Amino acid sequence: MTLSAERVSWAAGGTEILKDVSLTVETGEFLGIIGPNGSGKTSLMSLLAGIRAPKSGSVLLDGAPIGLLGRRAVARRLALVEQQAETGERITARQAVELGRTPYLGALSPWSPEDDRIVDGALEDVDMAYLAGRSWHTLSGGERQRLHIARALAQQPEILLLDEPTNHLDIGHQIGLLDLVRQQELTVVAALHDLNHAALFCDRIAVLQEGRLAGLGEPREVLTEERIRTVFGFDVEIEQDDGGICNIRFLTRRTQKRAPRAQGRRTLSAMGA
Ligand SMILES: Nc1ncnc2c1ncn2[C@@H]1O[C@H](COP(=O)(O)OP(=O)(O)OP(=O)(O)O)[C@@H](O)[C@H]1O
Repeated sequence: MTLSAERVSWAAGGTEILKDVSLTVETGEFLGIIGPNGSGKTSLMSLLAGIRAPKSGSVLLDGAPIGLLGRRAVARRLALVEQQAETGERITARQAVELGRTPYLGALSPWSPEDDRIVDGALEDVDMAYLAGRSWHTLSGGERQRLHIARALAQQPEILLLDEPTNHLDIGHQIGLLDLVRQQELTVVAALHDLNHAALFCDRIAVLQEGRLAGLGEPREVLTEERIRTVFGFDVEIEQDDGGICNIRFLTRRTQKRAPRAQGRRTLSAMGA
């Protein structure tokens, strides 16, 4: 199943937010979307999920314009976990995950033991089975975030769209969650802030800068010192390990004291910080 954006633009409040963005998500790949705050990552995710319509261009799910497919048909193929997703407060953790089964339920297909099995599995996957009976409003931000992922897994999509999926999680759960998602036989698009996570987990990375695509390719092609300086305004050193995985080291006043080769580059102090 392929998902593609073809020359999409999107505007809000009289400003063009996304400009002529084209990309195709290949079946089974993990595509990362990176870019500074306000560069358009969330906007692009919502267009790819079909919850916003482009001003021009088109988003195609298996070749068909996503806006012409019914919500239920889209939800069986594609799940979105939004950055600030909320769920009604008077439900338990398990009930929040059960919502993922909604696209499959109907008068002729009521809740079944198979739905229970899928929900139990999703709770186990995100390490939340032990809190299944807890009220939603008593859960921490990280626990809620893991449940949102579980809800999306329970939806059994072929494509998973994750908008900053790790932003509330401790480091163990950040790596655990990206590892878990990577292990699923799913096509994944994830907006990520941590460039080292992008380097470690993504097959390809798309870089957004002021609403335009400023790079698309494998991590080692895209994550260059020059591009990170241009897009994020920050100096880094990049080393590749034996497996070709980039390790990005941020150059701050503190690291510069320890690394003479970085002297003379633009630093936090030169940026006015
Ligand atoms: N409905 C809207 N009306 C006006 N401006 C909007 C609207 N939605 C988004 N924007 C603006 O579009 C730009 C891109 O927003 P978007 O949320 O897509 O960026 P982002 O890359 O996800 O940012 P962040 O890393 O901060 O989450 C921002 O400047 C934002 O203020």
